[in-house]
Amino acid sequence: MRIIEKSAFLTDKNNRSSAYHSQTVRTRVAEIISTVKEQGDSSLFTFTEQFDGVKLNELRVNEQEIAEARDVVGEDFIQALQEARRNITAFHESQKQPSWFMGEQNGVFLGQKITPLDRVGVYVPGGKAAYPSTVLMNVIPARLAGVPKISIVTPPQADGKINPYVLVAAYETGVDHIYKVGGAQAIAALAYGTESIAKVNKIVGPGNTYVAQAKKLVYGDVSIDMIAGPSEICVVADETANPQFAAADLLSQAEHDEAASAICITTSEEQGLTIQNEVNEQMNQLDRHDIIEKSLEKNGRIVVCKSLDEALELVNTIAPEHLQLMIKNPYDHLHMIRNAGAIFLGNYSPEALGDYFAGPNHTLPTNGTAAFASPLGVYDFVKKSSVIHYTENALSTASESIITLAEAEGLTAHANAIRVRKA
Ligand SMILES: NC(=O)c1ccc[n+]([C@@H]2O[C@H](COP(=O)([O-])OP(=O)(O)OC[C@H]3O[C@@H](n4cnc5c(N)ncnc54)[C@H](O)[C@@H]3O)[C@@H](O)[C@H]2O)c1
Ligand SMILES: N[C@H](CO)Cc1c[nH]c[nH+]1
Ligand SMILES: [Zn+2]
Repeated sequence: MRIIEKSAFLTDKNNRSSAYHSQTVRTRVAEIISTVKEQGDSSLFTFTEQFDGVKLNELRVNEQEIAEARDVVGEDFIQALQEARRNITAFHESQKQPSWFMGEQNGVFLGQKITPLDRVGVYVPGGKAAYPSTVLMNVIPARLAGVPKISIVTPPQADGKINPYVLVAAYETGVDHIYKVGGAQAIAALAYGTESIAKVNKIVGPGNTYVAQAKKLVYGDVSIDMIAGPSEICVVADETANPQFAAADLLSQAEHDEAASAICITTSEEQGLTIQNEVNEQMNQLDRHDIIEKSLEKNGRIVVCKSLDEALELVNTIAPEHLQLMIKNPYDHLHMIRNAGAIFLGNYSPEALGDYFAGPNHTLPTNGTAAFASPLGVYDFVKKSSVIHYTENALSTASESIITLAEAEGLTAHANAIRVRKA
């Protein structure tokens, strides 16, 4: 993990996951999408064999497989899952928005009706790791919003089965259908439908570069939540940060993917060097050492800034998925953060706590999109309709103004629709 100055960081073109912008990935993903559109299920079998190395006869997971999975996962897992589920549910309950209606005034009645989406597809990543936590984070808010039909797509393991922990999380949250397909082909299947997979109104959930790119390309034909791609962490560490903790947190995100990014911003070069040593020491003891090494080489940086103000401004420029403020009095500086998916405060709020357990969603905007996007929430699974009611008298009072506006636009049929109602 290299130590560099802020100016060097800002001019380094490789400091972001460049795969997002790769024309090769975009072209490949566009080809996959149009093949699935044309050939349906048969192309899903072919792509699954090609990318996941698995020959399948059936895409849908059956009840027998779910029952087997329940026998494999231990009781400890079920209990931890249920504890996390309670926290995630409690947090997301607060996001529910009811329909609202303004009181009647002079014969005018207005409101906003909230309706859950009919059908949602959740992408659960499964290439380099399996994510039962992602099942919870995506399905719980959808259920709280009242979505009646929820399907999951996720790549199969080498044995052709779905990871048992993912299956149990899907069962526990009441998912309707689970399909063994991942990558861009799974996104295309949810967007356009195939013989086995029903088209959905919205696709949510994180994934690798192929998944993120596919979501971008199908957007418009179907809704999407956001671009939640390879994981990112940004740790701001002053001299009060525990360097062992900071290093562990940086490594925790680097282990997701070679395209993940881990950036430490510090106001003290000495602290930066200590964290760098910690990263190197801890890295060697971790299972996913190979992935971590590649991701840190590509997107791992320790950036030295002259002041905390400068460090926090750099955070806003990066707009990271996860931000950890390991600084003295973090609450005093919270107002300076404009762009970050989730903000963790102090030495004892590691990002891994948010990944699994605290309650806020872990599906978060990546690759700078935290500058305009928000965490996944209940609000992503509903749509709003405006409700308008005028009495005859109320319309009559407003009619001259409406006719004037319609005629100014040259739309005489609009003006006429008001005039015919005039007493
Ligand atoms: N932002 C979030 O909220 C969040 C949460 C969890 C995970 N993540 C991220 O999700 C990602 C998961 O990635 P993953 O790879 O483990 O699983 P994945 O399921 O996203 O991707 C695996 C699929 O990618 C496709 N693929 C792989 N190589 C391909 C190629 N050369 N051409 C075409 N398709 C190809 C295959 O179809 C495979 O099934 C990681 O980057 C992780 O950081 C993000
Ligand atoms: N850190 C990931 C989001 O970028 C979410 C996750 C799930 N499991 C572990 N981590
Ligand atoms: Zn994580």
